[in-house]
Amino acid sequence: MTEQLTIAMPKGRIFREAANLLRRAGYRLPPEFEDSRKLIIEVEDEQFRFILAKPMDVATYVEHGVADLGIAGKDVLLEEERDVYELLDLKISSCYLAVAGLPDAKINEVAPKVATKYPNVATAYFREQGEQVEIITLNGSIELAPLVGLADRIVDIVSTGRTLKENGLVEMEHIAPVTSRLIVNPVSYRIKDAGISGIVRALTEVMD
Ligand SMILES: Nc1ncnc2c1ncn2[C@@H]1O[C@H](COP(=O)(O)OP(=O)(O)OP(=O)(O)O)[C@@H](O)[C@H]1O
Ligand SMILES: O=P(O)(O)OC[C@H]1O[C@H](OP(=O)(O)OP(=O)(O)O)[C@H](O)[C@@H]1O
Repeated sequence: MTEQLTIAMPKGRIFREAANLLRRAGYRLPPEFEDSRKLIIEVEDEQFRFILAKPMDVATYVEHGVADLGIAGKDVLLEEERDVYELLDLKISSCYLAVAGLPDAKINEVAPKVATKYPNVATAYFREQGEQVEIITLNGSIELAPLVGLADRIVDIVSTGRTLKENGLVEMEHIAPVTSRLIVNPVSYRIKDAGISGIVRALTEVMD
């Protein structure tokens, strides 16, 4: 009998897509899986259980080994550089990281202010570009910052482009593509090899 695996799932927008993918891969998740308020969900007759975390925290649970596997956005993995392995690009929750701002923003400001939920990604990006900026870290609604004069530019996720458009902002530079990834704790990867390989195989077979 293989050991039980703990999988950290991101609550919020990725959750439904990830749950659909697992169902298509043949896992019998309970019908109330998506609507529960429980944070630990045991799945009957399966050798695994789920813990539900904020998307930004999934890699933390996996790095510390309290979850063997997790599903995390590439944006989070770029931002946090956790000690985890990326096993699969699940190709869900597809979007990208970009620089945006007001169309008439002056491009020659000295040390322009950049608002973002991704301070490490933004710092590395502007350093690479040889541009000095001041980073202002926010937790959400990043597009608000240039509208009220808190920042000159933003670094944020773009998917459909609707949030930028409805707020009169334009995309200026593309930073990196983002999809959700299956991540694993390095120790679990060695000692729970059979169970983990089974999940990777099942997911690979049904991925688009
Ligand atoms: N507009 C988007 N379209 C597709 N994927 C997105 C989008 N925004 C974010 N993502 C992906 O989904 C992950 C989770 O998004 P987010 O941090 O907004 O969490 P949420 O729980 O859905 O929302 P919130 O915490 O703001 O209520 C991100 O790390 C990113 O990989
Ligand atoms: O290009 P779009 O399809 O409009 O999607 C992009 C928006 O989606 C995310 O925000 P979210 O809905 O998670 O809200 P938040 O800004 O409060 O995190 C992201 O931060 C953008 O604001």
